[in-house]
Amino acid sequence: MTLSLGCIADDYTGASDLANTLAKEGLRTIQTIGIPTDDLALPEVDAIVVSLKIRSIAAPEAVERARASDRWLRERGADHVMYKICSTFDSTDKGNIGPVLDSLRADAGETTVLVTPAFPQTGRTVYQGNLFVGAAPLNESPLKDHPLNPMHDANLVRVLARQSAAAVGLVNLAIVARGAEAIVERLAQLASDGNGAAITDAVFESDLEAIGAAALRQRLSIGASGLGLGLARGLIAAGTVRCHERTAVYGKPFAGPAAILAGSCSQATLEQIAKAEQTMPVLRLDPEKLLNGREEAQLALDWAAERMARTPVIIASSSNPDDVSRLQTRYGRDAVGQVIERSLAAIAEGLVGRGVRRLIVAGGETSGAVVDRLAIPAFSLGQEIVAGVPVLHSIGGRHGDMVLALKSGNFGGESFFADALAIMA
Ligand SMILES: Nc1ncnc2c1ncn2[C@@H]1O[C@H](COP(=O)(O)OP(=O)(O)O)[C@@H](O)[C@H]1O
Ligand SMILES: O=C(O)[C@@H](O)C(=O)COP(=O)(O)O
Repeated sequence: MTLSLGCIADDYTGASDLANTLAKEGLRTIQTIGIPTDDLALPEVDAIVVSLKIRSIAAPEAVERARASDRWLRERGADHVMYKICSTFDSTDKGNIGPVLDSLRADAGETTVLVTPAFPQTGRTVYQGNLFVGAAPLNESPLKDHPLNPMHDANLVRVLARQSAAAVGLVNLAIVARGAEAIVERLAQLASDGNGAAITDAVFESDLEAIGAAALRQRLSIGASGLGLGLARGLIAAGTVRCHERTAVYGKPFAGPAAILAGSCSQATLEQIAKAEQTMPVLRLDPEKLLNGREEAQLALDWAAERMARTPVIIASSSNPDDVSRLQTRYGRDAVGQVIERSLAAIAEGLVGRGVRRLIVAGGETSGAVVDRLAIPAFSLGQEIVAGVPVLHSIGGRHGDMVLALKSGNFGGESFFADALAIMA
């Protein structure tokens, strides 16, 4: 297989979001969980998105894993590799986007890497280097309260400069609006001024097309799904890839119980759980009990087992920002996150052991923990549920055929869970 585009995603929901965008734009795409083993049979594809769970880990390990994925993709023919980060630039000042950028840039022999988290379909736009979530600057959006990566600065030139060893410049909207050549020229100028990265403004899809065409002149780019859209359209426009209809991956309906697990504390997920509570049973886990023993997870499984033959069930650890911060002050942020992720992963395994084959997971880190526990090696892309969230069909793995939806915490409208279940039926 010769890849036209290689992608590395820093979390699993982000990977499925990007894979969905590429498939929607006509690229035959699969999502792998880490670097696949040689014995995994993969279909002929144009793009592979390697999913890593490195968004919130220390930089040296994130760098090592991203570089290994980059080597693997390039060995399979990918001339251009996109590193997928969150459209809300989730990272801390100690975060690893900068170090990963520095090392992938050196490996690719590039001077100035184009970076844009813009994803207008979900309201993420970048203007003068400032990231907006809908109408709010990033630091005034719900992302200011994220349990792992609270974002307190909307100016991405500053945010990235704090993380990267190299200087960071800006390709502003006025330049982007002039098209791909103008972007390429600006990148060359930023390179000669010694910049290692360039935050690039984008507000509309036409901006992303110009950005994609410019980015393809280089071997590496960094961004969210909007950049994926630009790259995909650029590859098709250049005739490198033929546009394919997204193929239906399964014909038979998926019978059997369905379950939803939520570890996201994002505002959209909290609203989705509240809405779903009107029509299906919801078990709200006590995070404190999860931290103090394994009984809460077992009780959750018993609770689900009593109901799931009749109805989909939701099991959620999600809490509001005040409760999250109280718990973190008492037990430590990383410990809380990891214990809850492990508990939800154990519950997922128990549910699948009891026959669940349709599973929705809300939260990026949570999805990573769940998919790792279920040891699913790869996914093909099914129908889009909402912008950024596709139905995923398992490829390989010990549980047989499954359909999953890995929902980024902040994606989807109020009725997301009911909508997803209807599509996954
Ligand atoms: N009640 C809670 N209190 C504190 N942290 C929580 C709680 N419930 C879940 N978490 C943790 O918060 C983090 C949520 O991150 P994630 O799953 O990536 O969601 P999102 O997609 O919204 O970012 C996870 O590490 C999860 O374990
Ligand atoms: O780019 C995005 O916003 C998403 O693809 C994504 O990465 C979301 O991350 P989580 O909110 O942690 O799921």
